[in-house]
Amino acid sequence: MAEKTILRALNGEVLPTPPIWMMRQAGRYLPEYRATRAKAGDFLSLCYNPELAAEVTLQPIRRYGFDAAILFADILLLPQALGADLWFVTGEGPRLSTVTSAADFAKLKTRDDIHETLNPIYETVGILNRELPSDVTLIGFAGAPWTVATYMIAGRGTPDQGPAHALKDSDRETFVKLIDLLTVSTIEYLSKQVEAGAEVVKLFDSWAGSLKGADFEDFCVEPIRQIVSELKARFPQLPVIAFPREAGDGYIGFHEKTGVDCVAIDNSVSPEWAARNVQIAGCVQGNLASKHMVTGGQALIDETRQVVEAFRNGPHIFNLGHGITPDADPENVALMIETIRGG
Ligand SMILES: Cc1c2[nH]c(c1CCC(=O)O)Cc1[nH]c(c(CCC(=O)O)c1C)Cc1[nH]c(c(CCC(=O)O)c1C)Cc1[nH]c(c(C)c1CCC(=O)O)C2
Repeated sequence: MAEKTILRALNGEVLPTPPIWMMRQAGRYLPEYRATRAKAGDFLSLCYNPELAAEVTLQPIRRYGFDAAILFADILLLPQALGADLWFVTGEGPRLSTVTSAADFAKLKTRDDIHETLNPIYETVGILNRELPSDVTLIGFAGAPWTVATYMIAGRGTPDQGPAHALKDSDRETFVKLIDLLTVSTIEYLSKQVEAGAEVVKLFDSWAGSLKGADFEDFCVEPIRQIVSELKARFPQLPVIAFPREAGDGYIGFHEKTGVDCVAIDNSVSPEWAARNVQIAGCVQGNLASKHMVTGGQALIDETRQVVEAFRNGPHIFNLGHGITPDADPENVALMIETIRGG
């Protein structure tokens, strides 16, 4: 039987106190993270340095006693392993070489080539598997195909994912080939993480909200369904979390359609709505607004209690609605945890 609280919640158990972790819990709001990143040189060097990547993964566990640790890496390492150039511009975000034609697509590598680049990531998982406290669950992750494709097509983050929608409409064949390549590569990438010791995997579809109607079914739901189905064929006990951010009504039925064990909820919907419409089908994760980690005070306490209360009759993992931001105050994280566990 699963003993760790996160695994129990993922298994459908309703716990008196929800287990807790935070998206981007290893990040720039922590002085110890900034010090380790400086030691590594830059963000990507940190991702590819197994000792230091494991160290930053462990930092928030030591400081706060979270119930889960998430592997320190990035969703854009997979495109890099497929042959895209990747770099980060300080203060702006990621940049990649673009895929906007059949000729660009033809230059990408195959699913069998990715491990050469990604081996250090599996090594990080192995270190964490040995070093994490026995009650802490290790979560591996990847981006979902649509979200990763939006970065590969545009070469950067975009407010409306315009370039990806444009390719989908103008050269559907190339677009679909890219989604398919990402789907099969993600299965291999996550399988290696599981073999190295990840106990749960999470798929981040951060830009799911811009897919409407049939596009949502074809390019958010269907690739995630395929990934989950193949992972569960290989690892029948593996719990999977998906985060179709800002899916709105698309959250309804997401467990059943994709086969995931847990749906992570952003804060564009209320926890009461998510309890009524999504948690009825299985475990949910979320969804305190991350701004409270910046602003703190009574509003943080009140809203934390509201999230716990709304989800208390079903399986729930407490998390933010999106990643914690660099301007967050580490004291507010402690206050959130104390509010959940202490009273
Ligand atoms: C879209 C996306 C990316 N990466 C990720 C997503 C999906 C989740 C989401 O919507 O936030 C996922 C991600 N990125 C990172 C993790 C590690 C695990 C964690 O602590 O959650 C995870 C799970 C580390 C990171 N990834 C990044 C940082 C900051 C880099 C730094 O230290 O300078 C971290 C800690 C950089 C990154 N990486 C990415 C962007 C757009 C940026 C720049 C924006 C920013 O600076 O926050 C791509």
